[in-house]
This record gives sequence, structure tokens and C-alpha cells, in this order.
Amino acid sequence: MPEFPPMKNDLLLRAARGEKVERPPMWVMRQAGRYLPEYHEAKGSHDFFECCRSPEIASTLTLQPIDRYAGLIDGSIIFSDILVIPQAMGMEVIMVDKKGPHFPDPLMSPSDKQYHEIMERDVDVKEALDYVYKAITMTRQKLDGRVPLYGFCGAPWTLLSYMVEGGGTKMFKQVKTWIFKYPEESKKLLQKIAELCVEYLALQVVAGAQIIQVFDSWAGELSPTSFKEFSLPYLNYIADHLPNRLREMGQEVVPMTVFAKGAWYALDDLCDTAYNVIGLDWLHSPKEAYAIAQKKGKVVQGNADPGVLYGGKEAITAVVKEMVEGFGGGKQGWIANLGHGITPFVNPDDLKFFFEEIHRLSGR
Ligand SMILES: Cc1c2[nH]c(c1CCC(=O)O)Cc1[nH]c(c(CCC(=O)O)c1C)Cc1[nH]c(c(CCC(=O)O)c1C)Cc1[nH]c(c(C)c1CCC(=O)O)C2
Repeated sequence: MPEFPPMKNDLLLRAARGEKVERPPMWVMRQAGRYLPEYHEAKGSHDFFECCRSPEIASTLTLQPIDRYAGLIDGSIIFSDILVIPQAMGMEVIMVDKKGPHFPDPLMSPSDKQYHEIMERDVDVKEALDYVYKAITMTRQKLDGRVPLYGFCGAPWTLLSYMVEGGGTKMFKQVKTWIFKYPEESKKLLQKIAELCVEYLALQVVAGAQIIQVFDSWAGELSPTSFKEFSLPYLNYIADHLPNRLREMGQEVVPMTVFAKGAWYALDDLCDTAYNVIGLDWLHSPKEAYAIAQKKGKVVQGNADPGVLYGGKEAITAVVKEMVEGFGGGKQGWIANLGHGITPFVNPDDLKFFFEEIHRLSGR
């Protein structure tokens, strides 16, 4: 097992465990990305997945926001993608410039040969995703204890959606056909993905990830009833099995975060899971969500509308104020973040101002 430099800032890890902290830790989802000029420079003409597969490039990109916002930012997240799991399962995924991910050969129906091949294939996430573990270990070394490093994966529901839709969608025609017409076959595949997620996350921790996050970006496409049937059981499977898997591997159990975007109706249920941190999007009122999470002993993470970063200083100050007040002042139970990933064309200085306002208004 790799050895790492001692932590100089573990604020995020303490907050994630529910401890009282001197100020709220902060980071933002997709903080290594297209809004940063240095991202385009380092990425150059490399293809997106080529960057993910190169530990050198992936760690360089991961560190860019840490260097730029040094002294403000408290967490890093490994540069990778949720779609590396479908790739490990044998599916081809390409990133189309300005369009997003594309599967040339998506899963059509459970009666297809491809479904059976996928269900029967012994997927070795250790070997197939070795490049991610190498990137994590290299990044942990380069971070030199400045901030903790998140590992992550996509939630089974969100990954199933991509695998059958073949990319982004507004209609969700294929995946709705799957869950409503073929619920049993869908559940078998969701379960298979959940098992791969546990192993993948555990190996990320072995490689040096200090906290993990499960992204259920498309949770909000499900009704409350369908969420309970097609997403929650698999989110639970991950949170219930990862700690044991880590113990089996002789690892310390790390804090776990779930981010089910759009599933505001499920906050109570999510607070009843084994996740330590519940990610919130901007559909939640900070005050109301915080009250529910506090009652159940959970930490929350979020939740400013990323679009506020287009709105200038006054808008940023207002949203930060609402968060600091709503999330109990910021000394316990809150990790400051946006309610989803930062979007292209945001001015990096406006993100800096967002961070500075969190410092200022939470009493630092
Ligand atoms: C749904 C999803 C994906 N990937 C991810 C999710 C879950 C989070 C979310 O809901 O936003 C997760 C992800 N993707 C990326 C990260 C990197 C780490 C970080 O947060 O800084 C993380 C955590 C890099 C990326 N992943 C992607 C980029 C942009 C690639 C580029 O054009 O250079 C980055 C930096 C591409 C990607 N990857 C994906 C999409 C839909 C897209 C295209 C949309 C877009 O361009 O924003 C799938």
C-alpha cells in the first residue's frame, strides 16, 4: 500500500465525519474543467478519455484548481469520469466535443446478445481501471497533504441510463422503457453495476482516495416511487457494502457522500442511509434541508445554483448568505459547494469571490 505525506489541512474530512469545525470546508463539483484557461492549455489536443487514462495529465488537471485557489479550497476530486465503469464493462464510450459522451453501440434491449454478454462477463475493475488508481496515487503524492482527495463513481441508476440511452437525453425514452417494461432485467443489471461500484470505490481508497462520492446525476428523472425501486436500493447496496469491503482489505473506512440530483423528495430516505454526507442541489432550501439532516445526524454538502456564478458579486453574496445562515452558521454539518458542477464560461475570479464570501460570512 502506498505511503502518503501527512495532512496539512483535513478540515473537509473532519466536517464529513460530523465533527465541529472552525469554518466550513469548501470545494466545487467539476472544479477541474472547461471554465479554467489552464485546463484547455494542459488538455491541448488530447482526447478527454486519453486525459483520464494518463495519470500524469489527470493529476495535473486535478491540481489546477488546488493551485489557483490555494488557501481557499479544502478538497480535490480526481479527474476522471463516471463512464469509466461502462467502459470497464466492455462498452465503447467516446466524448464528442461540445456534445458530451456518446455510446456508438448502446444496450438495446434485454433480449439482445449484448445484455447477456454483459451480465455474464466477469468484469475485473482492478485491471480495467488500473489507470484511475495510478492517477489517484500520483495525485495524492503531488497534493502533499494540502487537501484531501475524493474518489467517485456514478450511481447504478445514472450509469444504466447512459448505457441504454447511449448518451445525454431529454426524453429518457430508452431507460424508461427498460425499467417499466423489463423491471427484473433492469434490476439484475443495476445490481451488477452496484457490485462493480463497491469494488471500484474500495480500490480507489486503497490507491489513496480519502473520501468518496456517488453521483446520481439523473435521480430527478424518477418519481418518488420509482426512485425507491430503481435507485435507492442500489445506492444503499454501495453504502452498506463498501465499509466491509474496506475492512476486508485492511483499509480504514472513509466518509461516504451521495449526491442524488433532483431527488429532493428523497431527502428523508437518503438521510436514513449509511452515507455520512448528503449532497444537495439548489432545489433545496438550505434551512429546511439542514433541519432534516441534523435530526438524522447527517452532514450536507451544497448547494448554490451554479448559475449564480454568472450573476456577479451581489448575487453571489446573497446566495452565500442564505447558505451560511441556513446551514447553521457553518461550524458543523456543512460542506460548502455548488448544487451541481460548475459550468463552462464562468469567470474563475467569480468562483474565487464565492469562496472568499463563504470565508467572510461564516466568520473568518
Ligand atoms: C453525469 C456525469 C458525467 N461525468 C460525471 C458526472 C457526474 C457529475 C455531474 O452530474 O455533472 C463526473 C465527473 N466528470 C468529470 C469529473 C472531474 C472531477 C471534477 O469534478 O473536477 C467528475 C466528477 C470531468 C469531466 N467530464 C466531462 C468534462 C468536459 C470534457 C471536455 O469537454 O473537456 C469534464 C471536465 C464530460 C462529461 N462527462 C459526463 C458528461 C455528461 C459530460 C459532458 C457534459 C459537459 O461537458 O459538462 C458524464
